[in-house]
Amino acid sequence: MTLSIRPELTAADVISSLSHQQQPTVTEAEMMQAVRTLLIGLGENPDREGLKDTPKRVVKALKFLTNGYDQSVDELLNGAVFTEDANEMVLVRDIDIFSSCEHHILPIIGRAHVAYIPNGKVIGLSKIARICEMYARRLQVQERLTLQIANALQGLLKPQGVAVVIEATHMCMVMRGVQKPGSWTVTSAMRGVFSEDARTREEFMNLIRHSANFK
Ligand SMILES: Nc1nc2c(ncn2[C@@H]2O[C@H](COP(=O)(O)OP(=O)(O)OP(=O)(O)O)[C@@H](O)[C@H]2O)c(=O)[nH]1
Ligand SMILES: [Zn+2]
Repeated sequence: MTLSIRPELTAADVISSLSHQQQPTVTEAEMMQAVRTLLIGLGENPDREGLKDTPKRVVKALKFLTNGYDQSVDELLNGAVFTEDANEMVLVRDIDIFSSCEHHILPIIGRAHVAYIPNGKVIGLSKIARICEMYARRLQVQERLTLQIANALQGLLKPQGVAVVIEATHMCMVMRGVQKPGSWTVTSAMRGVFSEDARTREEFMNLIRHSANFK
């Protein structure tokens, strides 16, 4: 791809117009140096024993928490879409979500509930959790995370419908800022019959509320 850089644009404009894959590379050493600078800015001595490896650890941790950028749906799916004559709701509930908010790079912790009604194709159940994981391991807002999961399933399976609900608490609202420890946010994305038919949506909502009998 050729990138034409217009002189009136700042470097930040250019960088924000690039997708993640197209961004200029930054070395790990530069990332570690940035963490070291942060520590100094916080009034710490980055050379004291407890902190001397912290830049390395922070970079490693942040890379892990955002490793969803390096994955694609095709890759994680590994072909696990099967032709099946099923047309009743499939729901995977209580999928743990550990994401990071893009505003503060602080944790978003919660659970996702994902349902679909097949239309000739089913997906390996673990792949639903893997799709959630892939999008969660990026810098996110909860709304976009919810939509991305719904859109991925819609695109892959062309099902009769998809429903995604995420319930999560944001550490940027709990530990800092407005400091509301009890607050949690619910987001949903409904596609196809879940959006068009109130009874189907209600069945889904009831199923994500009841407790499992085997627990
Ligand atoms: N819509 C949405 N907002 C989020 C999410 N994660 C964090 N936020 C919010 O993003 C907003 C950022 O607001 P700003 O005023 O720019 O930042 P701030 O000064 O740190 O805001 P406060 O948290 O109110 O102190 C805050 O209201 C956060 O609660 C998310 O997943 N979705
Ligand atoms: Zn935040």
